[in-house]
Amino acid sequence: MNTPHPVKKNSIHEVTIESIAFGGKGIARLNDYVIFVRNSLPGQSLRVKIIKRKSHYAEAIIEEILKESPHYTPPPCPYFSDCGGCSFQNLDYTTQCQIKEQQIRDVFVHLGKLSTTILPVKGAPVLWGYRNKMEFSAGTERWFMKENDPGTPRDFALGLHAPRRFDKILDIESCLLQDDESNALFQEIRKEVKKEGLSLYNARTHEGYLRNVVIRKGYHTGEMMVNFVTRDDTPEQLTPVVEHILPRFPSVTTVVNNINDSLGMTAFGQKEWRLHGPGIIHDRIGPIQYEISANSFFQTNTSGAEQLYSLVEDFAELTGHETVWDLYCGTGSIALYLSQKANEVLGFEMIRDAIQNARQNAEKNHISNCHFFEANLDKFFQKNPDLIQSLPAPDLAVVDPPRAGLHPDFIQQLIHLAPPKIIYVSCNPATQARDSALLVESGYSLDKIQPVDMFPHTPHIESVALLTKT
Ligand SMILES: C[S@@+](CC[C@H](N)C(=O)[O-])C[C@H]1O[C@@H](n2cnc3c(N)ncnc32)[C@H](O)[C@@H]1O
Repeated sequence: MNTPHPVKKNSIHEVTIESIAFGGKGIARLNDYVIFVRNSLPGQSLRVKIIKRKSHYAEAIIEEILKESPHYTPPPCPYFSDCGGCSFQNLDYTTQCQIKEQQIRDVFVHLGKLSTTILPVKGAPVLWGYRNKMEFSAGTERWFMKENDPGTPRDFALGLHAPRRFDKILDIESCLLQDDESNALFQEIRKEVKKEGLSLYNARTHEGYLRNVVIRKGYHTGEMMVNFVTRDDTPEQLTPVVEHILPRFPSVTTVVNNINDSLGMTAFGQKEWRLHGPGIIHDRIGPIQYEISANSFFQTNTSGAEQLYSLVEDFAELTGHETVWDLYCGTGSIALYLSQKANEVLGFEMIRDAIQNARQNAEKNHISNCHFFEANLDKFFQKNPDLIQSLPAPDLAVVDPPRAGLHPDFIQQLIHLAPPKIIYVSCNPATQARDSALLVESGYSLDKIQPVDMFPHTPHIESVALLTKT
């Protein structure tokens, strides 16, 4: 018989990591009792200390590595131990993909009891420097690094938030998730901000001027945007920094200053000044060109998005005669991508600005068979039965909801709408499996799932599920 609670808080144990759980913690076992170990790798033998004990599992931290994982690779980022952003970067890439595939299998097959085909993870086309947007935070409270701490100054930090800390900023010179040119630009801005003595924002006291530096780059066009987010509406303070960077970085085609004096931590402006250029840059996904402004949503990994959308297109098998509904369409990127292969595409999204962007993008690309509706999908179909009745019924519904998944009322409406085919794109396999189970109960078959790695070196995984009406 298994002993309940075979561990005590603060007790030390020797364990071997069997696999990595959904979310990124390593799984070890003492008899059948599960211990989740933070920051561990599969195959590692460890001495661990229990920090939390529950009836069915415990959580532990590493005290000592007794034997390294065969999948270990030295992490290339100097901030790895403090940043927490790319927690898989000390694992070789093949293993990262295998772990993600296993997690999808666990969530759908073992926990969800769904029978389906899970295809091997589609690896990312670009492994480093893949982000087209990085949002850096400024602050007067620098996070002290565990290793290699540079020491001084303590009240200047421009970089990334320390894990789970709204007030502490890890001061960094570069981030390997953006490309070399973006890093060179960031370093130059950093130097100038320091030299000019711009005051930095303090999240506790809500004082200080500079809150964020956001760098965006069109992956295909090379156009760059710098967005300085400040608390005060005094753009002239930025003039010396802007005049310094423009001649050195001709790719910077636009610079804006967003004013944000709210207490919230988002780099979103209530007002915008254009300090240089048109205030927008361009990028492409497949055949579609997008205008990107400082506050508009655009997929942060362009080459990853191309791979994702082309997979949606493959699953869709459109012949040109179909009506497609793109539900949770954001700025309409999937709708526009599919528009040339379908008769008509209808997009639904609750953010008004995103719908406006979608309509503009359709117009700029001379696409006339896409129509966009501002709609909170939780109850939109129930509240607007006449509109729904009047629209051409979907042959295919693409759903791409946020992490929380589909609202239960929306699922019922989708079942009632009964599209012959549903393609469910998700950044959270747990909610995708939950929602798929409901669709399967209501007469859909879950034909296949294709995991797509959009964010290498992080525990995140995107997956695309194909459901057909039986
Ligand atoms: C994962 S994004 C999908 C974006 C888009 N498909 C793309 O690839 O760029 C999810 C979108 O759902 C929208 N959303 C969230 N809740 C919603 C709701 N209740 N009704 C309609 N749209 C919603 C968000 O604003 C966001 O644009």
